[in-house]
This record gives sequence, structure tokens and C-alpha cells, in this order.
Amino acid sequence: MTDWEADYDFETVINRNEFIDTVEIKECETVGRSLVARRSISRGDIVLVESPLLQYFLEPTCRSSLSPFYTKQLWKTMKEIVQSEDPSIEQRTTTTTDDKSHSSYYSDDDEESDYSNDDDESDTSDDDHSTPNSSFNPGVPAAMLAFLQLYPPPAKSHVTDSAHFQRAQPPDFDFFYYPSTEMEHSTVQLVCRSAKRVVQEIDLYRHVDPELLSTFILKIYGNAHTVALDRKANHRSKLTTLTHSKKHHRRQTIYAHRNEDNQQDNDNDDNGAAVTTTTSWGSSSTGPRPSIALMLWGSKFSHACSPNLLLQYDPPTNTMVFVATRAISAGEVLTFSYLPEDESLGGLVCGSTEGRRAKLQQFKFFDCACDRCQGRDGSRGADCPERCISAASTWYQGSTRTWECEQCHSTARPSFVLPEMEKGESYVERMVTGMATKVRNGANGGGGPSNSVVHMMETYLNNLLQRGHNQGDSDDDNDGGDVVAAAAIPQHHWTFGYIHGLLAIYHVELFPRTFGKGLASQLGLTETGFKEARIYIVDFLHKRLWSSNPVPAFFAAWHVLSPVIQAVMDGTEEKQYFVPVKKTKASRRQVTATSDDDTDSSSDSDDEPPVMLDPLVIAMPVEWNAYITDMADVVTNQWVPVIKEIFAGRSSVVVDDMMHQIQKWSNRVNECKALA
Ligand SMILES: C[S@@+](CC[C@H](N)C(=O)[O-])C[C@H]1O[C@@H](n2cnc3c(N)ncnc32)[C@H](O)[C@@H]1O
Repeated sequence: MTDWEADYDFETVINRNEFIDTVEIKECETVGRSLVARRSISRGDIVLVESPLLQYFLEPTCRSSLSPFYTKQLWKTMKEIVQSEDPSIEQRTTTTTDDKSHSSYYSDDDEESDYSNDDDESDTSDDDHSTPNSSFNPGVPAAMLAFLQLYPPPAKSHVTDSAHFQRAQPPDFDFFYYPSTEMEHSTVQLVCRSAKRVVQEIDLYRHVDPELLSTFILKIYGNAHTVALDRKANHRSKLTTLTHSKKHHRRQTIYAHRNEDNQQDNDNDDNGAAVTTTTSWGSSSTGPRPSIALMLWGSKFSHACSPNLLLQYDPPTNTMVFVATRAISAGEVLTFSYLPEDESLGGLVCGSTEGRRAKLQQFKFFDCACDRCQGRDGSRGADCPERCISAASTWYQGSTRTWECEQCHSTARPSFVLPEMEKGESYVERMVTGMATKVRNGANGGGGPSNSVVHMMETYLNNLLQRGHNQGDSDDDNDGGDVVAAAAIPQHHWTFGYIHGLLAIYHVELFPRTFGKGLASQLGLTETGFKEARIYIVDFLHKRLWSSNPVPAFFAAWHVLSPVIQAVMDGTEEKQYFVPVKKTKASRRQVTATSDDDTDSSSDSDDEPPVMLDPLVIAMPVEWNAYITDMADVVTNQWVPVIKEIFAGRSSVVVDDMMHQIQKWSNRVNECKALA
């Protein structure tokens, strides 16, 4: 037994021995208490596999044993309280597309909302699209409901028949960090005010100490993960097969209780394919549902915006798997990203240090002090405002929160973000993210973006690139009325790279699909698209992000790489068919004559259909060569070996398929080169 093993509870840890051998918990300088490597770790090593200590649906829609106190009325009241206690609602006149917090999963159109076991008949459709929803709905009400399950009102403990339920005691939450309820922080105070009102105004909460309810919600916000729970798979995993000591009997009852839940939920479930956190852009609204999972040990890793661990959710076992994304030395703080790993604004690919810090401050209560945030913000560069030399750039520095030119060290703000044009940068960021959402929503099986989006997107994106970022918020129509002359988006700014990615999708995939391949080829759009794809994949993702964030960069690239691969395959082959020789009338007559059958049954349908052969590989159009060669070199020689190593310990069907497609593409590019 190691020195620290005896002091802690590892009940939820599936790979207990490796975990205890690999990590230790320590007080660290900037991040406070954190898990730290106690030995060197290789890329692809699995550090922790853990089951949640507590898990509940983010959007309960029925009274099940997972949310035994749910009623539509209770849910509505709690949401209204949170809504009215959120001061930011007043200030927001439009719903922005960049809120990827808990609220982004919220859907009011849940088909399960009429479950028969919901005894509240009132129709409480609480949609109100005229005012923006609080970013804390449904996160705060869901936590409040989960609290009741752990601390039921004395007179209501018969609500579920479950013997387990009555025996279950709340798990020990002392091991979870939370900010002081005294903290002057808008989220903390919103939570405290909402908790107080819920206790005062809702009978079911009369027995509750508002301080206990507030700290519980803050612990959830500070520590829990959002995962798409595949209930059928979860049930199959039989969480109760974990070994339980007597000491932890109370937790066993909670697991058992939850399994019952899954059994009950299965009867109503029509879930689809499982999703992982890294591929959430592929999720389906009718598939697994977002749940909040609180992990005893998974919550002890620190956050970094260039983390050394990747968190993967494993739907079949309902476990969280933390995998090393690079070699880690003994003594290094272990980190994963509390922000989405995908390209949502506020995630690791898009946005800036300021944006990430703001999200972490709002929802996790801390100012990020990770290496990436302390250094130069590589996604936020601009031309030197002093124009000291033509190629000089000024960058936002995370440690000092100022701009600095790398040549003349001027700290002047670049024109892109001059105070009076502050809207310029945030406007472009919002527009780019909004457009990306529209394109992505359609591109993932939703039938493609609407025609109006396809028709206007090229002009719109080119306008943003050239001069559009100083237009007023409501002025999308490019009438030039209130456009202030300004520099184009600086090429070191993340929006520059990202817009090129969207344009590449438009030229390589959406235009040919909408207007026909013939017209696309006549207009030379494939070449234009490849050029844009190279800017996105090589100049932006590879040069700016890959070394610090390989997995997010790889997944962000895939939206563009996948249509590029398809276009190269299509454009470098000619389909070939084998057409069997037609039987002539004479030969048919002969056959008929020699047979005993005197009816002429022969007809054209006797002819065998053409057989498709392997395509004939043809040379690649010369004008594609440079772009494709650059992308193939980066992807196959530099990215693929790293991604394979990261996923070696725990394979992913999605990643395996991507690797397979890339391999075929790379072979094709080489074949084409040999032909040239
Ligand atoms: C989920 S907890 C991590 C474990 C926690 N330190 C504990 O003692 O349980 C998140 C808290 O850790 C600290 N933290 C984690 N990552 C950090 C970072 N990159 N910069 C600053 N503080 C960080 C902050 O206090 C944050 O609120």
C-alpha cells in the first residue's frame, strides 16, 4: 500500500492500482490542490477510469426515480426563480450563439414531457423565446432537484417506493472544492439568492438549509462534468458490480438506486448512437441525453487550456477515461480542459485568452493561470499599430493583459480592437461562430444548412474578411451605410483562419451539392476551396494550435478535411465498368432453335448489367498540387502518428474510421504523384 492510499476513498476508481501508482494529490502553487504525476507518463497512457459518484439528467422531463420530486410546476417555478435572479438577462437583448454552457443543451421541445407518471396535469409550456434564457437554466434547477434526491423532505420520503431510497444517505461531499458563498461573484450570488428563494417559496424545500443547498449547487458548478448519458448502455454496464466495502454501503444503495432508474428509463428511451466529448458535433438530438456527472477523483485534476490529459466519456460503461495526450514528467500537474474540447466559442480552438478566462470565471469561479493563458495569445495577433516594420505583429499577452509588438515592443492597441471599435472584434467573433453553427448543424445529418445560408454565406464571409467588422450589430445587409473604413481581420486572429475553414466547406462541399458539380468545376471552386482549406488546416490549426492542443485541432480540422478528402478522391478517378458483350439476335435464335422449348423467351433483360470495376486513377489537376501536398504532409506525417498514439490505449470507432480515410487519401495522393 502506498503512503496516500490509506487516507482516501477509491470506491469509484475502476483502474485503482494504476491510478494510485501514477498520481498523487498535492497542494500546488498556482492551482491549489491538484492531482500530480508521481511517475513519468507516456502519451496514450490511461491515467484514470472512474464512475460518477452522482449523476442526474440536466433536463429532467418526468418523475422517475432519478428525479423523484420532479413535476412540471416545480421545474417551472425553479426556472422562473433562477431567471428572475439573473441580472445579465436585463442586459441581453438578443440570445447569442456563443453560450455553450449548461444552457446550450436546453430543449423545451422534449417529446418525453408527457410521461404518464408525471402527475402534474397543468400544461406548463414555459417557452418564452422573446426574452433570453438565463445561462443558469437548466443547470441550477437541475442541481436543486438532485439535492432533493439526496436530502428528501421528511414527509415525502414515500414518494418513491424504493427501499433503497429511504436507506440512502447523502454521500460525503466534503471532498469537493466550492467557492465561499460570501464571494462577490455574480454567479455565486445568483446561486445563493436563488437557493434562498426556493427554500422560502417552495414547500418541498422547507426542511433545507439554504446555505447547504447553495454550497451543493456551487460544488456541482465547480466540479461536475456534462456528459451525454446513453441510458441503455449505462444499464448494461451494471454499475452495481463494482465492489463495495461495508464502509461505503450508503454509496452502494445510491448506485443500486440509479440502476433501477436506468431500468425504468429504458422503457421510454429511443436513444441513438453514443457520443464522446471530443466528437460532440456528431451528436443527435434524439440520442443520449445530457447528464451531469460528479466525479470524486476526476474533479481533482486542474484545468489547462493546453491540457496534458484528454477526457473521454465511455458510454457503454458510463465511465470517464482520462488519457495522456503527451509525455508527462513526474511532478507535473495533471490537467484536462474544463471548457469544451471542440471548436465552440469559449472552447480550446476558437476564441481568445480573454474569452476562455471569462467563461471559466463565470462558470467555474477562477481566473485561469495556465501556461497558455499566461503566455502570448497565439489566436489574437494583429499588425503593429505603429507600423514599425511591415511584417510586425502585436499580440495580446495573457500575463500582463496588454498588447505588445514583437518588434518595437509598443503596447498600443491594434486598430482591430481600438476602444471605440471594441464591437469590431466581438462582432466578428459572434458572427463567425453563428455562421459555423448554422453550417455545422446542417452538415451533420440535418439535411445541410438552409438554402438561404448557402446562398449568402460566401458574400457574407468575404465581407467580414475584407472590411465588415465595424458594421453596426443590426446592420447585416452590407448597404455600407454605417461601415467605418478599417483594416481587414488580421491574419493572426483566430477568426481569419476560421472564416477560411467555413469558406472551404462552402466551396468544396456545399456549392457543388447545391448548385451541381459541373458548375463548381467550371468556376474553379474546388481549387479555391483547397486554397482556403490549407489556410485553415496548415496556417491556423497546425501552426497555431497543434503542438499545444493536438486532439482539439484534429477534430476541428475534420469538418474541412473530410470534404477535401472526398473531393480529391472524386477528382482523381474515372469510374470504369465492364459491359458484357450483348447477345446478338442470331445467336439468341440459334440457342432457341437448339433447345426443345419452342417459345422465344429471350429478351433484352437477359443481358447482364455492367459491372463496376476499380476506378482508373488519373493525375491530379496541377493547380491542386501545392495545396493538397501541404495538407497531406501535415496530416499524414505529423498528425496521424500522434493521434494514433493518443488513442492506442482506448480505441475509438470514430477515430479509426478517420485514420482509414486519411490513409486511403494519402495513398491516392502518392499514386497521383507517380502518374505526373
Ligand atoms: C475542479 S477544482 C480542481 C481541484 C480543486 N483545486 C480542489 O481542491 O478540489 C477547480 C478549482 O481548482 C483551481 N484551478 C484549477 N485549474 C486552475 C487554473 N488553470 N488556474 C487557476 N486555478 C485553477 C481553481 O481554484 C478552481 O476553482
